[in-house]
Amino acid sequence: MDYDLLVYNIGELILPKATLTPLKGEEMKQLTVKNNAAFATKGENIVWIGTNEEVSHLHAKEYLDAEQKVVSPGLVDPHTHLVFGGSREKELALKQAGVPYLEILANGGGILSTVEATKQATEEELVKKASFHLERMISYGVTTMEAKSGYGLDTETELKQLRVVKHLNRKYPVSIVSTFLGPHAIPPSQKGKEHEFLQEMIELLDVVKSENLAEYADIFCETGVFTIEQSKHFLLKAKEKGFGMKIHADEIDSLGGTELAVDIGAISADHLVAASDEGIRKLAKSETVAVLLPGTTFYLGKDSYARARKMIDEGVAVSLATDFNPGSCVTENLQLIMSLAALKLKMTVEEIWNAVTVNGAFAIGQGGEAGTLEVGKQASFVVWDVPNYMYIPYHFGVNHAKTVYCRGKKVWER
Ligand SMILES: O=C(O)CC1=NCN=C1
Ligand SMILES: [Zn+2]
Repeated sequence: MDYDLLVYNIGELILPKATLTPLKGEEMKQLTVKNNAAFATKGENIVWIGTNEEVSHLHAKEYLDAEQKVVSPGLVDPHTHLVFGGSREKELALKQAGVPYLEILANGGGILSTVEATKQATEEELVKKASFHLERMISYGVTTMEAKSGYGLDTETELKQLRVVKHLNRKYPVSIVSTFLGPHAIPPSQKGKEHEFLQEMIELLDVVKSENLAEYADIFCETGVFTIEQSKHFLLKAKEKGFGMKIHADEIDSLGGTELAVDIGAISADHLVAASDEGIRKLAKSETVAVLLPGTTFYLGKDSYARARKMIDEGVAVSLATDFNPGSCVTENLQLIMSLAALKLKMTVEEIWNAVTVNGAFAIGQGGEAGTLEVGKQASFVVWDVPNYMYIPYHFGVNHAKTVYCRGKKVWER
């Protein structure tokens, strides 16, 4: 057979387990690392995986010498707020002065200031800005991700954001899973009328569905934002309308969003810094993926991180994401999150690789599609300029990617 691309002379090929369900607990420690490997692609897919010794008799249109470097599946970032207007650097001084995140929000800043900037921006301006951040994510090795709305809090602007995600999906070969996060905050004009606002967001789900603008619905379940009861009501309505469910849960206060996520069958529960022992126990018995966001904890200057070690040791499926957004975690660098996962969450390197590939894919309904390198699956991979698979979490804050391919096509090269 004539291949399209033959990648050879791979020092270490990282092969997360081919699985139909997220890796949970002890399974997260399993990671196959194949030395002196090679693989071949045809069209968008991988068609052969073998050893370097086997390549001499193989023919391809294009050859890529990995120069004994590390190759992994394309990374998966399952939690981003990619589409937004403006920026919030002016709030840095407030953060430095110790003003809590929720207080900035309560005073009309935070999410609400991004809402104003997003309302002012045209769809074209949002596409341009999101493209800039998306191209940076791709340069860091991300080939599958999620992007939320949530900076409109009104019909017109929420739809504008989701249409931007749809545009980006057409413009770039990477896969962007879209999430409607209409109930991200309460508009000042609706203070005291949360129920009416939530009803408006529930009705907006019908338009989102009719335009096929999002696969998931999400809500910020937090003190001063939406309660457990409101979150359950919104998410079950979304489920009725055919959306998958996600929830910003137990980010700052322990309201029990983790338990709610499991009870209603959400595909993921995100943040979980303040998840209770009961919430962790429930997660371990469920298929709900814990999406941990250590970059946000770092950026908010918090001391206590999500209890990843306890979660994994009790059997939870854990993934990692940037939570890229203009206020609580302003970085597109998933590799930095890998370092924080090692240093602050005490996750092993093998667990971290599984968390940013196969488990990240399951957190956004892409399990079995993305996050692994298998014959018959998409040829989305990264060549890393590092000596071994342990190196990325060890050397933080930089970009280790050398070449990024998405579905058999080169999308970025240093
Ligand atoms: O602050 C933001 O813009 C993003 C965020 N939503 C919930 N937590 C953080
Ligand atoms: Zn978020």
